[in-house]
Amino acid sequence: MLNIIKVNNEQQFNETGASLIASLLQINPRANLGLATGSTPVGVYKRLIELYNEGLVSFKDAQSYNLDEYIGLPDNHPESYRRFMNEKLFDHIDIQKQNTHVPSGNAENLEQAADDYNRLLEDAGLIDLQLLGLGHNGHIGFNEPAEELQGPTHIVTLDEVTRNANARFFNSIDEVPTHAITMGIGSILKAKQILLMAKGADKAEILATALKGPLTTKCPASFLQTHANVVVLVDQAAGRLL
Ligand SMILES: O=P(O)(O)OC[C@H]1O[C@](O)(CO)[C@@H](O)[C@@H]1O
Repeated sequence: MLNIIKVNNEQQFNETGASLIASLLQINPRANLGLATGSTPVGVYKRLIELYNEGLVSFKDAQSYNLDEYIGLPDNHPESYRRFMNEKLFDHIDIQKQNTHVPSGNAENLEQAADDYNRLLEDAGLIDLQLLGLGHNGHIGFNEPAEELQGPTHIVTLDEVTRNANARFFNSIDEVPTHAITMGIGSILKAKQILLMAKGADKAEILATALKGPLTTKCPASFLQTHANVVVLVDQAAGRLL
């Protein structure tokens, strides 16, 4: 079931996303959080840090599991998702660093790293709340449109649409990694609740395709329609066609 929340401005967007996460932690301080990168959740993380500083939320007993990571970027590379998470959230709250998990994108044996991440997820039990951004091609995590989708964590070749969209964060397109490691669609859909976030007019069409179109591997986000509890947080521009 999809519950659509359409907000009027950036502040409401961030407040709504942060409140959902904070109220989960207030009820279940040991929650398993599934976290996402990309520009969309940055303001939500900022607001969460404020709530933490105001003493309204604590992460000290929580666990976090990130969706994905580029292959071949060292952990301290400015664009690695491990560094992104440290800088945008983890360094500013009381989460225990050993409880923060990001797939390893520079392991010697990447297949093994994917299997290890799967085992970690299985041992963790279910993710209580999985945050998701939405790629312009309908990707969630780095599950790109394809003939077939994979259930568990795996290695993917990035779509040119994705590399071009993310080139803005690198000096040139040549520096954008060609591969990534990502939680699969199966792992994502196992979460108890999913928070899909999208902002801006450029996400309107793909969002409507994902949520109202047919289920298809050509739009991985379309499988969210099969989940029992998805909150879709959008601004007016992204939600225009819903
Ligand atoms: O939030 P943004 O920057 O629009 O990105 C959307 C999606 O694309 C990615 O940045 C990867 O291309 C994901 O991490 C994110 O979910």
